Formats: sequence, C-alpha cells, structure tokens
Amino acid sequence: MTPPTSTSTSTPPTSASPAASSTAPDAAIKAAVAAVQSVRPAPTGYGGPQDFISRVGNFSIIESTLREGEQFANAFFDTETKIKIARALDEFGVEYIELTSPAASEQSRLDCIAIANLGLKAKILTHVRCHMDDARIAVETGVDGLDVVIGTSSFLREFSHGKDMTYITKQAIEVVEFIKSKGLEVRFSSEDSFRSDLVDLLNIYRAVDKIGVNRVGIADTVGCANPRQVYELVRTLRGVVSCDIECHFHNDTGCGIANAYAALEAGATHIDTSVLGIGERNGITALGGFCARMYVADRDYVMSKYKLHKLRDIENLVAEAVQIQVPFNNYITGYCAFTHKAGIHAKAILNNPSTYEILKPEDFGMTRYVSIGHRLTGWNAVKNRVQQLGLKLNDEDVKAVTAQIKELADVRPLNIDEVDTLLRRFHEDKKTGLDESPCMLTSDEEVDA
Ligand SMILES: CC(=O)SCCNC(=O)CCNC(=O)[C@H](O)C(C)(C)COP(=O)(O)OP(=O)(O)OC[C@H]1O[C@@H](n2cnc3c(N)ncnc32)[C@H](O)[C@@H]1OP(=O)(O)O
Ligand SMILES: O=C(O)CCC(=O)C(=O)O
Ligand SMILES: [Zn+2]
Repeated sequence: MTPPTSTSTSTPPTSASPAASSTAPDAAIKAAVAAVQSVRPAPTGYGGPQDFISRVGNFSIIESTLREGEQFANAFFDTETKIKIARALDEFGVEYIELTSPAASEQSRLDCIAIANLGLKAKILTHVRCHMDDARIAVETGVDGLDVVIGTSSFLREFSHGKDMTYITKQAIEVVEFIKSKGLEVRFSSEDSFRSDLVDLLNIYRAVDKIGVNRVGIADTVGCANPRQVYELVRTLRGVVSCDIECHFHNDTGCGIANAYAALEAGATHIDTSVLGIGERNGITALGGFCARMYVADRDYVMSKYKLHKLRDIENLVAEAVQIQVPFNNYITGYCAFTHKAGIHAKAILNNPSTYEILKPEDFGMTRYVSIGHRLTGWNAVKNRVQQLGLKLNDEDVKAVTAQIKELADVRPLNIDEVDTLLRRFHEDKKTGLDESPCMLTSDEEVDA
C-alpha cells in the first residue's frame, strides 16, 4: 500500500499560552512529583533526565537482518540480495552488520567472505556457536569480528547442547582467546539469559571479561523479559564487567523495543535489531521502531548518526525480499503512521503538528496526511481543504458543507476526489446563488472507496 498524497497542512502560529496552574501543590503532591520528575520527559515529550550509567545518548546498533532476519520463516536471501541489504544498512549508518554463521552452509560462508570484502564502513560480524570448529571457519572469512553464543538456561543445557556450566565456561575461554589471537573483535553471549541462573551468568560473563572479550551479550531468546527485569539484569551486569554490553530481545510478548530502551538506560552499549523486526518466530527489536524510540529520547544524536529518510527504502527492500507487506501500523513508515483522522485531532494538528505527533514526518522523509472524507471529520479540517483548493467560503458555509460530508459519509467513506467534487460544487452553487440543497454525488461521480 502506498500512503495517500499529502494535503500539505499549513502551520499557523500556536494560539494562547496554556493557563497557569491554579493550586499550589501540598506536601504529598510535592513528594509524588519529585519521585516521578526524575524520569519524566520534558514538557515537549522529548528527552528526559539520564543518570551517569545511561547509554540512551551513546549506543551502537548491531543490525542482524542478515543473521537473525534470515531465521524468519519466509527469508531466503541470495548473495545479490544480501549485498544490497548490507549496502543499504551501511548507508543508513548502522555501526555493525551481523551475518549468518559460515558453518551453516557453503553459500553462507561464501556470502560472509563477499560481504566482508565490500569495504563497508560498518563492521562486519558473523554469529557462531561457541565452538572451536565454527570459530576456525569464521575467522578465515575476513569479517571484523565474531559473535559467539551458547545457551546457559537449564532448558538449553539439557535439551540443546547438553553441556554443564563448567564445560561451557572452559569452552568460552578457549574460543574467546582463539578469536582474540586472530586480532578480531569478539563477543560472548549467553542464549536464553533471562531463564538462566543469575550466579552462573555473572560468573561466566566475568570470566570472559577478565580475558579481554570486547562485549558480553544478554539475549532474551524466548521474549519472556519485561523492561524492569531487563533494567535490573543489565544494571547488575554493568557493575560486574568492564567490557561493552550487547542486548538482543525477542518480541514474543511485544517488549522488543521497550526492552532495548530499558537496557540502554541501565548501561547497555549495543542493541541488536533487524529490519521490520524479522527473525525467528515473530522476531526481534525492529530497526525502524527502535530508531523512533531513540529519536524521541535524543533527536539530535539519532539524526546525526542515522540517515532516517532511508528507512522506508530499506524496509521495502527487505519486505520484497521476504515477500511480505510492510504492516499498516509499522513504526514511521506504516501506511497510516502520519495520518490524522478525527476532527479534534485534525484541528489541533493543523494549528501545530506537535499536538498529536511526537515524530516529525519530514525527519524520516515522510508526509503528514489529514483525512477528511469520513463521519468523524470536523469543519476545521474541511476549511483547510477548502483553502487548499482556493475556494472562497465563509465559516458558516464550511460548517454547512461539513454537515453534507458527514451525511454522505454515514453511508460510506468518501475519497479525496469525492470530497473535492462536493466542495467545488458547493462553492459553485453558492456563487450562482443556488440554495444549499443536499449536495449528493451522482453515480458517475462515485468512485469506489
Ligand atoms: C537463538 C539463536 O538464534 S542461536 C543462532 C541459531 N543459528 C543457527 O542455528 C544457524 C543455522 N544453523 C545451522 O545451519 C545448523 O544448525 C548448524 C550448522 C549450526 C548445526 O547443524 P547440525 O550439525 O546438523 O546440528 P543441529 O542443527 O541438528 O543441532 C545443533 C547442534 O549444535 C549444538 N549446539 C547448539 N548450540 C550450541 C552452542 N551454542 N555451542 C556449541 N554447540 C551448540 C547442539 O548440541 C547440536 O549438536 P549435535 O550435533 O551434537 O546434536
Ligand atoms: O547471540 C545472541 O546474543 C543472540 C542469539 C539469538 O538469536 C537469541 O538468543 O535469540
Ligand atoms: Zn534471536
């Protein structure tokens, strides 16, 4: 679906300043305000206080469409498509691109080599099991670094690889040292971190930190964690290791983006994303949604790092490659992400877009649209359209024609051409002195909705 064309909304200056608060707060209110104030955004809705540990204004994206995304049910990326996606992500400005393990198949290995040799600005990583066989293959591909992973929860220890923590720790140290000896970046991650024993986790992270791992990774592999649990775990880990902290969040319960944000607040440094959130099952933190979240936290920082107007093309590229539609309610680029419908919203938006928009569409190469051909419309929105069409109608006329739109739209919504026809006809009738009889569309003017 392509978004409808813009009605190029004008932005008159804001009207009267809001009335001052009338009652002085009592002690209970003051205490409550003090508690909440420390985490509230500014009155504009942007930003918010950050403590010394927060990395909300200083993080890196590890873009995993070409690894986690390849685990999406529909995904099959041929080499050419992988290269296109890698270049697009690089131009967008992600700091890292993570690729499928070269141990997965011969073509996966060749693709790693091809992408590692593209000379992109982004660092290229490949993602392998914490196993010497995989690490040996991966270090020969020319990538900048390896993300190694092994399950640490009792579920995965029993039903996936069958190894205990002593074995896992010994193996992790051997693999990390080997990768470091090749001069490559290395991250060690515990799969299913939130269902792993906390003491086991902290012990193994500390062990690899001591031998100089670049990052440790926390993974919510089954999407069970909530933002508070994420905050607590990352903050605890921040006190235990000195290396960077990467986080990976699955979206099974809808917390992928919120968890990423909580992780950064707690001191995580790197977040895994994929375009449109594609990945195993229903996927992970979506690149676009994550950018939206971070933009609201620190607009200048996000806009200085990432070419946000390229998001739509990247999403279309990936959507086509995996044969899906961009969802109607997708963050930023969805069909209706910047469409305003209800009359109350439309009036305020036309006065000042910040009333009902926290993301500025123009920052993302998108366009605002005010929809008027429906029964929830109001005369202010209709007046805006009348002005755009250059018709001369007074407010009483606009209210009368709005009533006609509503009457018709009680039967079915009108498209913009139908609304324009109605407005022009009303205007014409007024000029020629005809009475305002109900202004129905004839059947040959009706356009299928
Ligand atoms: C949560 C995640 O998304 S982790 C990333 C997942 N990514 C992938 O799986 C990459 C694509 N996978 C593949 O191509 C294949 O699964 C391969 C090549 C990795 C392995 O294939 P196979 O040897 O045929 O094994 P299979 O896939 O059936 O089982 C996984 C094997 O890895 C072992 N294993 C699983 N996790 C790990 C780990 N982190 N470290 C070491 N070994 C592991 C299992 O014990 C099992 O070994 P087994 O042969 O002794 O049974
Ligand atoms: O390597 C990681 O940290 C994450 C692996 C993964 O995809 C997951 O656990 O869901
Ligand atoms: Zn995952």
